[in-house]
Amino acid sequence: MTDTEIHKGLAGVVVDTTEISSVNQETNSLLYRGYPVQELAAKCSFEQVAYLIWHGELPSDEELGAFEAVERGQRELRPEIRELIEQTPVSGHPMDVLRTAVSRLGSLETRFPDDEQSDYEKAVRLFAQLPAIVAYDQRHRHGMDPIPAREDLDYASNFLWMTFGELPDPVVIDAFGQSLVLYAEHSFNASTFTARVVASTLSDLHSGVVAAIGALKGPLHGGANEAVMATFAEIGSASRVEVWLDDALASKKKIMGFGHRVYKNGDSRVPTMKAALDALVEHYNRPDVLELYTALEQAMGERKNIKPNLDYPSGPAYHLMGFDTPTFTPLFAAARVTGWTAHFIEQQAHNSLIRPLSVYTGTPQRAV
Ligand SMILES: CC(=O)SCCNC(=O)CCNC(=O)[C@H](O)C(C)(C)COP(=O)(O)OP(=O)(O)OC[C@H]1O[C@@H](n2cnc3c(N)ncnc32)[C@H](O)[C@@H]1OP(=O)(O)O
Ligand SMILES: O=C([O-])CC(=O)C(=O)O
Repeated sequence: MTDTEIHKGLAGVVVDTTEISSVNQETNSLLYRGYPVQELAAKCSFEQVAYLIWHGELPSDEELGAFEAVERGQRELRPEIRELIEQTPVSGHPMDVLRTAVSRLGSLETRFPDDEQSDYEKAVRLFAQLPAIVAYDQRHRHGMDPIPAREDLDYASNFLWMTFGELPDPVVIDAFGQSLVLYAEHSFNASTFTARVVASTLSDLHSGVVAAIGALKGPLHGGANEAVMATFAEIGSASRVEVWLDDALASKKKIMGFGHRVYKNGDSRVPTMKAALDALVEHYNRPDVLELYTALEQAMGERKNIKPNLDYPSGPAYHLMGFDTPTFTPLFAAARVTGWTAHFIEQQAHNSLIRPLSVYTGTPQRAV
């Protein structure tokens, strides 16, 4: 059957089933393997959630211990990757560094056996190594040496340790851990769908992740958390919000961190991330950040009735934690590698080549 109705951007099109997560716009909910994401963020470590996303169940204490041992044992930055970061001009975007590093890591893996177990092991290796890449890349851009990973720390604490060389207050570690849980998985979003397209050709897992990183980089998707901070910097202070916004909307600009393809009444993850941002604002005593945040949210509501998405609170939260703005989207990628790889494996387990149709609107047939 040929359906000639065009679904631009695949909006509203259901292309497959998934057991990994469900995004429900009617109930404004997000479930990972059946668990509400808000509960997972409040009660579980990122490692527990990563395990859940891959295996379908939360780990027992024993399973978690074994999983953590494997992850902690593979955190160290490989010399090839360290060199790659050092050779990249500091003017390069960290998402380019990450994409190239994952591609290089893929070339260091053996292709066979090319089965589900080996893909899972590769996914865990990526999960373990992405923080070292992201952390060292930020340090390198600021002329600093890498900091070795610490096996005695959990994932979130070690990530912060490798980036800053010190452990922040538990409020900060908790906010960071929650952001990772919230970013980990979101069904058939653009980058995950990209990974599934790559999987559907029976390509390898690293190729899927490289492609997904490319899709995430754009400001309509993951790049928005970085763009939110650029917007805040451009606006400057809460008192300038209305003038800035009217001007931006008059020139038909998209306001970064607002709107969503699925959620039209607000992103299910925002209240949890906003609470984490509130805690950071108090911890760092930065009411100015909250004032600007609130003023822009309110003005967008009044003028367009469009609500914030997860990138809106996470941008300023990462800023307050001390990450530089170009590092924000790589942080998203480090969390989402769990979802991408789970979807890659699911796609190949029930595969059908993803290949939609198009309607040709070019020059009609003619002779050469
Ligand atoms: C974690 C994530 O990846 S969440 C997404 C992060 N991305 C962003 O924050 C970028 C800014 N937001 C956007 O560009 C959009 O809201 C998207 C791409 C996320 C979703 O887009 P779509 O589902 O295609 O919505 P669509 O573009 O059809 O928007 C409907 C209307 O709202 C407007 N609109 C939607 N988002 C915004 C926005 N952020 N700023 C201004 N106007 C907006 C559109 O211009 C459109 O108006 P129109 O009907 O007058 O043309
Ligand atoms: O689902 C989407 O379209 C984008 C998003 O929020 C995500 O990937 O987290």
